[in-house]
Amino acid sequence: MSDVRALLAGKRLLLGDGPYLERLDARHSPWEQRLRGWLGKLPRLDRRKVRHFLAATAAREGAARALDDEGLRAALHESTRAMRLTGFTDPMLATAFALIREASRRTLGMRHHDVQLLAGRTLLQGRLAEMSTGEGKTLAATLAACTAALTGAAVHVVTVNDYLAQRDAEHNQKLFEFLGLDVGVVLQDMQAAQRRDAYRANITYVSNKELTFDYLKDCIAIGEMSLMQQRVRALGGGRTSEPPILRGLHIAIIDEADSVLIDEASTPLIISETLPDDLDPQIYRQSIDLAQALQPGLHYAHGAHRDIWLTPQGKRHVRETMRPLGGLWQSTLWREEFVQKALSAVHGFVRDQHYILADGKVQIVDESTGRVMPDRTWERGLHQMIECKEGCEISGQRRTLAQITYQRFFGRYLLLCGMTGTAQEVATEVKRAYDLPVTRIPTHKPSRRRRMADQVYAHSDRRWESVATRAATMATTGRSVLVGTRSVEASEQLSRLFEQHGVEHTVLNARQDQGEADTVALAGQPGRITVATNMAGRGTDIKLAAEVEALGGLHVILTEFHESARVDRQLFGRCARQGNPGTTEAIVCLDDELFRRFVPSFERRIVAAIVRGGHQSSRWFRRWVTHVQGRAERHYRRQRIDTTQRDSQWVKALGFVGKTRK
Ligand SMILES: Nc1ncnc2c1ncn2[C@@H]1O[C@H](COP(=O)(O)OP(=O)(O)OP(=O)(O)O)[C@@H](O)[C@H]1O
Repeated sequence: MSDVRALLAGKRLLLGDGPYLERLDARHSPWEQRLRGWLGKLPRLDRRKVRHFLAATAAREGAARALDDEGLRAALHESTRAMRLTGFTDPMLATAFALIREASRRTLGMRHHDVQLLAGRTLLQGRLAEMSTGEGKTLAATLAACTAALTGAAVHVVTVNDYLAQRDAEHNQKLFEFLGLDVGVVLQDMQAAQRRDAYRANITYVSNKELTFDYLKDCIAIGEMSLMQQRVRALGGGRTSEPPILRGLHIAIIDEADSVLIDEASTPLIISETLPDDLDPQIYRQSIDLAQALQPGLHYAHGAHRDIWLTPQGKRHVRETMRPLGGLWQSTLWREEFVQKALSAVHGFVRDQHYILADGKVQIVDESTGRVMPDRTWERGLHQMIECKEGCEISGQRRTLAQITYQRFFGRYLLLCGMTGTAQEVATEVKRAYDLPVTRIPTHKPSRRRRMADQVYAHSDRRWESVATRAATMATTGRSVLVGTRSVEASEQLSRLFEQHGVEHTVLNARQDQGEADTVALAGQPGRITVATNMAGRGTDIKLAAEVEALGGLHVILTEFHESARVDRQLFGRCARQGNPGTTEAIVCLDDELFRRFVPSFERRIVAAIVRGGHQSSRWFRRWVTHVQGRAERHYRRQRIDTTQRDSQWVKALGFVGKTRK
């Protein structure tokens, strides 16, 4: 116990200059110099606080080392118990973090870097920590998760997919167990009882979609209880029905926060039930047949953003062709709605890009994560139209039971915080929508990532040839190569090209996702080529073989720019992590979706004239791409504002008809 007091007495150091501060002033190491530069950008008060916080943590580490395992646990429990009264103050956090750092060293063999301490502190201040890719957010999150869980809060560590949820929970499990904390993981195919168990744990790893749907399911279940049952439950009496799946929304630590809070926030999450489809299936067939026969420009036009509309001539043609069929075809409203949906299904949604066919069903592929979303469907008949186009069995129409936006859902946590490698472009929006200020954390070591000149081609075929040659050349030097593609189709097209050239490689996409962990584990081996969709674009940690590191590390090839430069940076961030070497390059083509959708044709023609067949890009091209990506980001920002407005109207409308908010 006296050791515990000694630890807590370390507070004294906050007032004076500890040995760490002296070292800081002496400008010993490059990290300390960088920290100075970073501190220089903070307001004077924050600067002093951060220095004192790091100094205090360092000062308490010696005492933590001297404790045996039991003593370490006792000290941590004592300090977190005190936090229930004081909150997450710096002196308390310094003590807790010193102890968790030591526990991590003993159990995981990893001692939190100072930058990770700063990230942990930032999280518990209810902010978003921007830590560069590969800086160790998984480990940094343990500081905040353990501290908060030991104060009794239910901690949800939210990641973008099941693979990362499971991987991160396993990565940190020994540390949690050592500290007496249990950890749960929620995965897509789990039943309600298993989910309930996972949420009952002190710390739960879960993907954003699973978490939000579980919350909606609870809302529906509670909404369906009678008033009497709700009162009995509120009084803690009798078991009237199954308990809720979640045990509360206390603290959410969101990993890849820009993806969850921004990219995925453009569509609300909806729980729906399938209704028997009373629409004659013939109508889908007739609509698709007609849509395939209509002529672009004459009968319909499409805008840059998958929006398709009938021209006046098209409407006339549809009326003349379909009206004689009778039934719903006689109504102008229905007629145009069917044909418009069918046009979207035929021309706006592409197989192996927006969806895949699996088990005879249309399964949506989430473009930002590259993963299949098996239970999701498009709304208002579009899904059925696509099923009809693909010759699949037509599923029933769906009726919305509950819906929520991420803006509304995450706003309900008592403490919301997050981490990502790419937040700067969306900092204002994250602050406005979630009240989350962004704090940039410096890197532990200087980055050794080198970007090579971009290559741009006028035609797609030449781009793929160039990508294949480049990847093969790099692999023959003994380095490992990661090629990022935007769609399943593109990854398979490149794979066929490699096969033609007899180049060994591995593919990771929504169709070939078995053994994801093994593919990732081998991706850093000498001469290895991995072709992956965005499944490997975020969060994936490729461990390098020593030979590969010596030869220059992983080489990442981006084959198509994304609408958001953040997503490109995430892919590039798969290499040169934790101070390792690594190179990146972009080999793209002017036919790519970003350019097709966000560059007017006259502008594209000018760029094509400069690029001619192929072009080793110079600075103007990168600036131009940044400009186009800015346009795309603005477009999606407007879409998100729209979603939020529609959602608040929906909530108001529910109030009007007398329903409670879900
Ligand atoms: N303190 C540490 N000491 C040693 N290794 C560490 C430390 N922190 C993290 N690492 C290692 O660094 C690598 C990258 O960590 P991690 O995947 O958590 O990075 P990240 O910041 O989440 O990256 P991304 O932005 O790509 O998700 C991992 O292999 C991890 O084990």
